[in-house]
Amino acid sequence: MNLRDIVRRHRTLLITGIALGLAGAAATLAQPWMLGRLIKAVSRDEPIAWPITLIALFFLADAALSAGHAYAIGRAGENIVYDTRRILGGRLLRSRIPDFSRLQLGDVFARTVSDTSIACLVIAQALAQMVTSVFMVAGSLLLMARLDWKLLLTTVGCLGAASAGALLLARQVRRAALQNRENVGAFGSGLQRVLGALTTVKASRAEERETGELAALADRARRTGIRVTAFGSLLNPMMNVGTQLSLAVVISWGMARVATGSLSAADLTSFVMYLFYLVSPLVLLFISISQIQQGRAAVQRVTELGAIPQEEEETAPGEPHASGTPADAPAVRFEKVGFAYQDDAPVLRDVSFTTPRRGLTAIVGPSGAGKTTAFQLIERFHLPDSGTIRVAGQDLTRLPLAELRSLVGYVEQDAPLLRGTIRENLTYANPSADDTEIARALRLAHLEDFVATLPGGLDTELGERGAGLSGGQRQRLAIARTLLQRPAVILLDEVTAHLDSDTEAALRDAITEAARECAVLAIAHRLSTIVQADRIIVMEEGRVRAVGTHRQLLQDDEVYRRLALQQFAGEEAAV
Ligand SMILES: Nc1ncnc2c1ncn2[C@@H]1O[C@H](COP(=O)(O)OP(=O)(O)OP(=O)(O)O)[C@@H](O)[C@H]1O
Repeated sequence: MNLRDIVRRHRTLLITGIALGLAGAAATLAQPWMLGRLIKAVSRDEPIAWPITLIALFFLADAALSAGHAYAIGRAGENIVYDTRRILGGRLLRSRIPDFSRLQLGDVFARTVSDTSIACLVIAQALAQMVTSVFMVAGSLLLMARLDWKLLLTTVGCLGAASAGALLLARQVRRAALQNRENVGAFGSGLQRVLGALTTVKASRAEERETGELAALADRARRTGIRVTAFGSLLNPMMNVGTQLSLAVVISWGMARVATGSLSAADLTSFVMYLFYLVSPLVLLFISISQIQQGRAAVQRVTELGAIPQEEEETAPGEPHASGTPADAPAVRFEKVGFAYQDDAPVLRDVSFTTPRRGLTAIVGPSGAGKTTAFQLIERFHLPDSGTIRVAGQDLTRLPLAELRSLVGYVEQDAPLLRGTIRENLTYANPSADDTEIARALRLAHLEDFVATLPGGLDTELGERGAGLSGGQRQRLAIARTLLQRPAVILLDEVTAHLDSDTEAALRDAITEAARECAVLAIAHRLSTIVQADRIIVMEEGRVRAVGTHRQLLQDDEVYRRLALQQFAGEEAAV
């Protein structure tokens, strides 16, 4: 994502705005000149109707052009913010999971929500302001030089010193602004972290502690914010001192020269007016420089976020992709797959297994064995460090992502629901599903009765993160969603964990039915789910230990026997 390209897209509106601003500035600059002419005409007893009409016309043109300038620039700024947010949102959604998971969500929000508007509005407005200010300053200086160059040199001397100081201040403003944006981002991250775990915070009576930590983060943002204001607020007075000094010198020396007759009163009046006209754009120029400095800090943060690597960029380049899926290929095949998160110790080592196109495969193993990681690799949330994974016979690094993810349905361990109605949640992966298909999925997931009790039925709104549903209902809704997708492979990550025995038994039937049509891989801890599997893969410490049926593994595999015995004991105790 390149902000420069985005700005370029809106150049017509920006250039129109700048052109209007420049025309307005020219109309402003003409006014003192015409006023001088008017004074001269009055003193020489010449007709004054024409100069007065021109001054009025310039005045009106100035007002209209300034309004047009502000509107065009403001509109261009909003358009640029819109494009930046749209592109940034898309890039975040298509980012690679390993890169995304390194980000702090609060900081992502700060960058996407507020930095984008600061970056774009400030850059568009301040840049346009800078162009017109430079024009006004240069025009005023030129016209002042024509009126009296000696007075101009005095003015430049006084204002020049003030301007140099203002430039130094602008640099400080930028530094402080960058820190301030970072601190605001850190506060956002902190807030997001505690609000995301609000129930845990309350249950641990940690409100006071967390409030203190949030206050500390907010205080850091406050301190850098004050630094920005402090440096920024010195800008105006510094320029005012320069103006007052030059005004005092110009008026006293100018009046003395008017008295001796070496300068006309009309020229002195015009000169003093230009002096005022010079100072305000000069101040605006420095303000816009400081705003651009602040905006640059925001641009830097937006650009950094926009540079997040994209998933699609990972597909092996130049490899022809065989369309269609070989009819007899296994649903999923791991060939000596090795994987580690970042630079940590390997989580999967030399993992090889095959699952046929139909039937239920259970994956079991102690906590941390790498089961969920294997699923994440099938979805290509991460790429294996070594080995190959094939889905429906095709190497998944060669498959376009959309195709791969339409082949694979994934029900996560703690399946989140989205905002919207039950229907929207159900058809999320297959928006074109019709009512018959929805009814079938609801029946299979044993949600029919539950939906029937809701006043709005399928169109009942769900709260954020599925509020209003129990863990088990959420899980079943996620299963129904996956069934509606009609994938070739269904991955179920401990979906029975939240369910009571009755619902679990019902869901087992749903899984068996789904397994008649496609391959179902289920990470399971409940023996009842495991026993019905056509084959069981036992994982331990990132390796496949054994593969077989329940009976075979009970006989042959020690780890499986231990897991099964523990589970029997647990399930018996629960009865
Ligand atoms: N995003 C991650 N970054 C770094 N390490 C991770 C990440 N996710 C998992 N791990 C590590 O990888 C190892 C395997 O985790 P994984 O979740 O795949 O195991 P699992 O067999 O599914 O465990 P469980 O049954 O408890 O869910 C663990 O040691 C875990 O700490």
